[in-house]
Amino acid sequence: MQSLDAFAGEKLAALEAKSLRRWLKPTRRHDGAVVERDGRRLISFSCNDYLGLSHHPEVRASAAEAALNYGAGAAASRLVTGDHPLLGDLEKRLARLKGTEAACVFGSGYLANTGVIPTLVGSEDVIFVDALAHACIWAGAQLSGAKIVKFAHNDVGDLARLLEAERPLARHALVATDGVFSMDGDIAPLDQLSALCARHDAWLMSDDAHGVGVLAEGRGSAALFPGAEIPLQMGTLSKALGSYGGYLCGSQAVVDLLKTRARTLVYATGLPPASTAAALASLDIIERQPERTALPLAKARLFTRRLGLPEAESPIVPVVLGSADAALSASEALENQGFLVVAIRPPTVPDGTARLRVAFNALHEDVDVMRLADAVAALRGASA
Ligand SMILES: Cc1ncc(COP(=O)(O)O)c(C=O)c1O
Repeated sequence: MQSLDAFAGEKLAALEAKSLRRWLKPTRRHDGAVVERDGRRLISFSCNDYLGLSHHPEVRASAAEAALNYGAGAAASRLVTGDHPLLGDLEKRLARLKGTEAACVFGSGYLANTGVIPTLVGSEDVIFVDALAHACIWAGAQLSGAKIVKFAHNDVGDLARLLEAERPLARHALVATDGVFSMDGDIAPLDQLSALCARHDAWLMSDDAHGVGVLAEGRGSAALFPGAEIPLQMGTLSKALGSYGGYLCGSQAVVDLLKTRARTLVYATGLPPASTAAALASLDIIERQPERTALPLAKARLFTRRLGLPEAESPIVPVVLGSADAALSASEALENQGFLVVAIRPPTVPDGTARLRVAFNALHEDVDVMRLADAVAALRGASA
């Protein structure tokens, strides 16, 4: 339709003018570290496959075997016929890893956050969200109809002030944060947040998409704070676990409620057997090889030490460059040297903080990490 295409064209032109248009770039991944784009082989520092498990022979074999034995798709919602027995096995393993009573697997991490939050809070409630929390936490909060209150990033004092003011006006309160922040790589002060939540009868929810598999021998960011009470621990199977899907670990009562009320579980097809089996195989490897889980952070620290940046807290290191143009040209310059480090621009990150987001994984060679650090240092030197 003419008016529709005109609308889309104008929107695209406006984004293009601000260097904010995005393009899909077909990319073939050879393993956790090497990708092929436009016929060029590049060492990728942009994949979230932190342990290289998406290409691990055992993980691939488990996925292939499950697809051959049980089919390529789940065929229906988990509440109809899509609840393959492997899903129950996976939930038990996830709950064991996170030290919770139970777990609920969703079709993706995005679906987990957008299903869990509206199941637990509604229009009489309030949800406090860290300013840099992932987009799907914000989407879940918006879908819930609860009052949304943003608190300054990792600022416990700001949250305390807001809880004082807003908590008494609401029936229930939820505090939602990333455990490891996806674009900054820093870790939420989960111990302090948990203490604050206990004082105000608020429910703490952490999104550990980037912590599971790579922190505390694979148990994730919550395990760095042993005394903290985090009743809602969400995560994804699609990063360090090398598969696809999402989950929420929590009490049996919460999980039972999600399985009967979360719209993204009730009205969506179950996770395919191949993804479920792959995640189970990855969990086996993580349990057997705790030394592997330490490697991504060790590589990130090698990089931050070489560049004189603050010590990495997770496998994600931001190199903030400011404008979208600066981030795009730095990424292009690195690509010409054989490295894939994708530029991250608003609205994924706040205005004026476009950056290179460097993600390290267990398969990176130290020599390549050092070469990348030197290339980034040269770029920063040239732009200073
Ligand atoms: C912090 C965070 N939460 C949730 C998600 C969504 O997870 P998934 O990719 O499994 O949908 C992502 C991934 O992009 C993420 O970075």
